[in-house]
Amino acid sequence: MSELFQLVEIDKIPDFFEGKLAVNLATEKINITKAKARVLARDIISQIDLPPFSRSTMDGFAVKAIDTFGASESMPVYLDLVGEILMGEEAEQEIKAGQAIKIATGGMLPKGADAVVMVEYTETLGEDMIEVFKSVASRENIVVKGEDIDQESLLLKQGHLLRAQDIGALAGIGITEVEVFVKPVVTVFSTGDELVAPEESPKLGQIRDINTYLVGSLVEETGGTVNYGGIIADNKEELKNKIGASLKNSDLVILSGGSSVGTKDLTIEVLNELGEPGVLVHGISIKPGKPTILALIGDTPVIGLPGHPASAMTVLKIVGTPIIQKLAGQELNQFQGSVSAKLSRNLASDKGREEYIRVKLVKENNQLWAYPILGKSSLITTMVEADGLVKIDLGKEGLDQGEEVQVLLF
Ligand SMILES: Nc1nc2c(c(=O)[nH]1)N[C@H]1C(S)=C(S)[C@@H](COP(=O)(O)OP(=O)(O)OC[C@H]3O[C@@H](n4cnc5c(N)ncnc54)[C@H](O)[C@@H]3O)O[C@H]1N2
Ligand code: MOO
Repeated sequence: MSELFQLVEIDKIPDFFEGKLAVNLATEKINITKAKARVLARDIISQIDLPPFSRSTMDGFAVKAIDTFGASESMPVYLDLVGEILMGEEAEQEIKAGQAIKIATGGMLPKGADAVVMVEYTETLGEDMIEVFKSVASRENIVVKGEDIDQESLLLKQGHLLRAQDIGALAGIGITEVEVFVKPVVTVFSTGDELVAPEESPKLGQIRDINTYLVGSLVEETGGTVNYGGIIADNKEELKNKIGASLKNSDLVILSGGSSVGTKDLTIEVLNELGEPGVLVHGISIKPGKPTILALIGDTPVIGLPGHPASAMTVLKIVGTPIIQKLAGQELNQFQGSVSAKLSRNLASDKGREEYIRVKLVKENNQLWAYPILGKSSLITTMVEADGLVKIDLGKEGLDQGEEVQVLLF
């Protein structure tokens, strides 16, 4: 029996789009409170040193480290206590040889001091003397001016997806507004005569549209703005008109259903008629998700996902994510969430396809186990139960029970 599709390997997919996508890198300025998961449009170079002054990282006494050398429980060093630095105040008093100044965590280090002795290793003798029981090295228990972020240094690069810690760092150097790329607009359609909107009551033979909402939510999560296009019947004119109209205001169009072989599967025909170069890929070597379509109409990419919900989600996650990230201006090598776990059972695999197994993660005696969920890809609950996907590489016959696997988290 002949293969129905000419399968393309996942690794080859970027080549089809290389240099051909219209990446609209318009920018907008937004407050950092709205910047989580947005993509930086400019490098961020710090205009200041952080911290702007050297500070203590411990409660204790600012000292010259050299004065404490040799100090021990049995042979303490005695230093003159000459003052106290108040939090949030400038340290005006300079420290001289043989002196110490009381300081709290975060307090400004006085001139002349190069270390802090923790209070635990001291004893106060009256008002103006301390005993030090442990020596400190220069720079111990302090952060020096600019140690966190140097003035003129590059903090974050253009294309960086902003995370909580990045936004905190921006605040730390006084940046409250950032220029980010405008999110790409992704139009999402579901196709099929059997589909009805979720608020409708389906007749026998009909089912509610799952993919519009599954795909739309995943697109949002990946950094796109969703334009909900609704359901398209398996009707050539309607397909052509709706997809055609959406191309004008979309950076990417995602369809689901109508990608497999069948009398009603008109998507290929329509995509080829809508413009050059048309369908680039029909069938990829992935399981689930083989009957995926990738097309380019002018410079707008179109992804035709398989109709089965678990397949649609798997393909969008694996193949769609890098396309959306590219359109969003995001650098592509930023770490994606995954954890390692041990596989709970043997898994056989189709050698000819890269396979993605849905797994549930369970912690047993401090060991994380990945339990495969082996339902059909038409069952949305196989995804609901799953925490992520385990990949079985192309050409591999399977994985063994107890094998360490990486779980790509949802
Ligand atoms: N003879 C063959 N039949 C099929 C093959 C094949 O290679 N040879 N591939 C199978 C695989 S794998 C999949 S996946 C599906 C893909 O089918 P399509 O992408 O053409 O999608 P449809 O036929 O329209 O639908 C498949 C299935 O999914 C349901 N569906 C579709 N859209 C939605 C939606 N928005 N929400 C919920 N469910 C949806 C649809 O009702 C069908 O049950 O083809 C296999 N067949
Ligand atoms: O490969 Mo199809 O995409 O689920 O079962």
